[in-house]
Amino acid sequence: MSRLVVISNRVADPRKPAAGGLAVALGESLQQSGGLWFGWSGTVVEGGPSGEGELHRQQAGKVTLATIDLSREDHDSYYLGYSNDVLWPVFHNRLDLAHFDAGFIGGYRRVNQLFARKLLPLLKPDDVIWVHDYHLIPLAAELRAMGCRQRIGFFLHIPLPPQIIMAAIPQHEWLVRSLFAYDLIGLQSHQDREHFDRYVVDEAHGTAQAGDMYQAYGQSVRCSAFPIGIDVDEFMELTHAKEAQEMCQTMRREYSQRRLMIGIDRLDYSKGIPHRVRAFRELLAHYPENRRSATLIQIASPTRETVDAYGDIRRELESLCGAINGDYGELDWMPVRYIHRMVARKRVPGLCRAAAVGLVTPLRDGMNLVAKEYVAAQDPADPGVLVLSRFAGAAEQLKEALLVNPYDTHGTAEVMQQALQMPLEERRHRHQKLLQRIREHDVHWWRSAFLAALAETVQVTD
Ligand SMILES: O=P(O)(O)OC[C@H]1O[C@H](O[C@H]2O[C@H](CO)[C@@H](O)[C@H](O)[C@H]2O)[C@H](O)[C@@H](O)[C@@H]1O
Ligand SMILES: O=c1ccn([C@@H]2O[C@H](COP(=O)(O)OP(=O)(O)O)[C@@H](O)[C@H]2O)c(=O)[nH]1
Repeated sequence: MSRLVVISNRVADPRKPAAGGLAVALGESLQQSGGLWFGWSGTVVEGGPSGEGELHRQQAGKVTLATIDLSREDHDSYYLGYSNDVLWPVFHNRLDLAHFDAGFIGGYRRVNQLFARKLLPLLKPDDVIWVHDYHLIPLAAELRAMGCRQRIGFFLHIPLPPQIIMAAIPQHEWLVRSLFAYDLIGLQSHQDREHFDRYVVDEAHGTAQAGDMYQAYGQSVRCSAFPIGIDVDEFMELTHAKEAQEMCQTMRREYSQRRLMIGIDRLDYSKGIPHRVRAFRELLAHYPENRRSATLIQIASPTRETVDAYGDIRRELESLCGAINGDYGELDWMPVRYIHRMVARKRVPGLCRAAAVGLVTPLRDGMNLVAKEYVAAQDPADPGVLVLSRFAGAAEQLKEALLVNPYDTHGTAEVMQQALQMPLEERRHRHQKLLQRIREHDVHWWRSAFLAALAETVQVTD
């Protein structure tokens, strides 16, 4: 059987908890089959060029982790710069936050070449290579230029923007041309695939053919949607583990007179946290019966803090939460509990189960695994209600959630009220359907559907 080689910027020991959907999902996928997981070590080496140094290798159960360090210069231009200050904002429709600094692209290309150079000697002829996310779009082109002939698939975890937005990136043509070096491109949603379709046909003057095949730049590639899922059984086991049950009981005891609403996100501007908090304030203003009762717990785990936009959102959120607590708080009740720390993964299920309402309201999101985790954590006999942004990839599947437009503060507040008031029978009915959907397209389905499609592609020949 072929060995699976996974490459991503972020690598994590699959046996340990990780914040960030990619690390969680890849850890769960690789633990099944074993294989090699290659990427950045997370270490930044100060001064001088790096990466040419030793490769770090570590065995984590059936998975071999192989990682490399990055120099400060490469880290700043490749990770903070081009990946998170150009591609991330543009792909999330935030042209206003993108910084098209001409110095970033050099670092992005250099690190992709470094990844290719370091990976190549580790590869075996019949390996199946699976590259992940926007940090590594040109990796297959670099590997092919070095003679790599193995099958290579690519999965984009973030949304693919409409053609007109994509075209705002000065190197957009080079990026899309690089994608054609893969054998298979996987996207999170059908809407993302439609955006790819429009770009190829209208911008690259290529053609769309049967079987999700595309031709452009003298090459062809298959591009399909493979919505990522969670390991439902594993998450349910976590939910019934001692830590989660204790957490759930503690929360229920402490908030026995209250209705809990929960948000769990990285503190990323794409997650729409300030919009959510403003909608919560509107809920308290328009429906006074929720005062002294509805309580929003917002976990916002630190992320990419040296990128300016992330510092700005932290300040905005702190002042917003302070103002609501000042305006509405009582000696024995604070409306918002804002926690700027990562919550250990084993505590996530208990928090979700204790909450009457799960608030997943990103302005734009590739998928959003928290939405699926909230559903999996519920007690089917008395489940909570999921309020979900129509701009999350998850909304294409989770149709029985209460869908909201997070930019519409008043509308979101109305839906929050609907969620708090929903009768038991309707909650049960919606939850049952949602559970069915997350089971049907779980992380195992995602992994095997993508790899089966990759295996069907015609292999590159000399
Ligand atoms: O690695 P970081 O810079 O710390 O960021 C964490 C991850 O964020 C993004 O996650 C995405 O992948 C999830 C799983 O497919 C998806 O549900 C979510 O909507 C995406 O935002 C990013 O794409 C990853 O590369 C990062 O590791
Ligand atoms: O404090 C935190 C915040 C998030 N997560 C986990 O990190 C993942 C976030 O994935 P998602 O797809 O929702 O968003 P991303 O952060 O990847 O954009 C989920 O499994 C969360 O349970 C966590 O364990 N602790």
